[in-house]
Amino acid sequence: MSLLSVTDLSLGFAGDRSFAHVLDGVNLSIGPGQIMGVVGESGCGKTTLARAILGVLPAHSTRIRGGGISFRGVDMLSPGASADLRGRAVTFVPQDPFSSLNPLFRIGDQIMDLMKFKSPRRKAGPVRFPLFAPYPRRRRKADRARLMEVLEQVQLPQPDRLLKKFPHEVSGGQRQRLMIAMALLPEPDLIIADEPTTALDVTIQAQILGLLRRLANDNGVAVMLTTHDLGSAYEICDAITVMYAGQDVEAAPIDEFFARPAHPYTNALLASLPSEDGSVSGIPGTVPSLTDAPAGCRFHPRCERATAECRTVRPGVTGDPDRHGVRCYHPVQPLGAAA
Ligand SMILES: Nc1ncnc2c1ncn2[C@@H]1O[C@H](COP(=O)(O)OP(=O)(O)OP(=O)(O)O)[C@@H](O)[C@H]1O
Repeated sequence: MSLLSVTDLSLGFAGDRSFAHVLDGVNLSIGPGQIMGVVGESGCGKTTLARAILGVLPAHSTRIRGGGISFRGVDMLSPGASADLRGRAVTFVPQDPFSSLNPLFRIGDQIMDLMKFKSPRRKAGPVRFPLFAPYPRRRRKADRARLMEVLEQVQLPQPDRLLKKFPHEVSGGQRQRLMIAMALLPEPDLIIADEPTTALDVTIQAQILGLLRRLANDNGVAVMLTTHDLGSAYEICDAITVMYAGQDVEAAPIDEFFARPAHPYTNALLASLPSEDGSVSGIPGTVPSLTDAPAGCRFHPRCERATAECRTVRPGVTGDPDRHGVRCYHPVQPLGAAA
């Protein structure tokens, strides 16, 4: 059974004179405890998808055109229904940890402020006057004790000293470990990690990815990891969904994905990984503008296998969507009957 189901989600952003149709019929399913990699080039809509699930898209410009997001059976596009889940059952690890911490306050104070409202020991429900809400002493003590445990879990040394520091006094890797700790503290079922290692150097990237994998296993929490790097996804994910220009094109468990990549875009992406002799080859053509996206399969202008139908109607899912699904009329390898 799915923990999170994104079904045929289409949405975009209205500008002064144009409309960016960013997500076009996106499907994604994440099971309890599963690590799902959402992989795609810059601008393909990974962050937009993450923000849609978290319910933090800009209200004034976002237009939902169809589809839905269901988390534990709750409609996440309905602000009333999903408010209690955000930041508690679903939490977030950002791309840039520095911009998520206030430079003027000590780290410990910021985390305890978060715990005041997001602690799993706090009763769910709206707070009328958050500034004046009390933080009962017993709960505060329990939350602080749990914070110390979690800081140990994310391998941050001397947590007492660390909590007294300001954000600029700790390294980028330590800040990202803090972000992961903050995402774990509410005891969520799903963590959305949006390119969590982009701002870090390569050795620290590997440590952070390894940490996420271990914590997901130990805590039984599912992770949606957005990344442009298939290598990172390979390191820690159970399954991968590939996106291209706002469309999901292929999804499969990790072994199946690398053994039988079926969509021409996935194959092009794999072929563009650096080879053993160090050579790299790109994908010919450019990613389309989402204000004027091509009809049908959005990859067709760059696809050698494209035919007339690819240019008009987006293909449905071929194969078993629970095992290995591909949205292509001419997959590189056949996957069985259309769903
Ligand atoms: N609030 C917004 N208003 C208008 N356009 C937006 C908005 N947010 C995102 N976009 C556009 O949506 C497209 C997808 O952006 P998004 O950040 O989701 O991609 P991404 O795959 O996460 O890219 P990256 O890996 O570079 O973060 C881009 O063309 C971006 O300019």
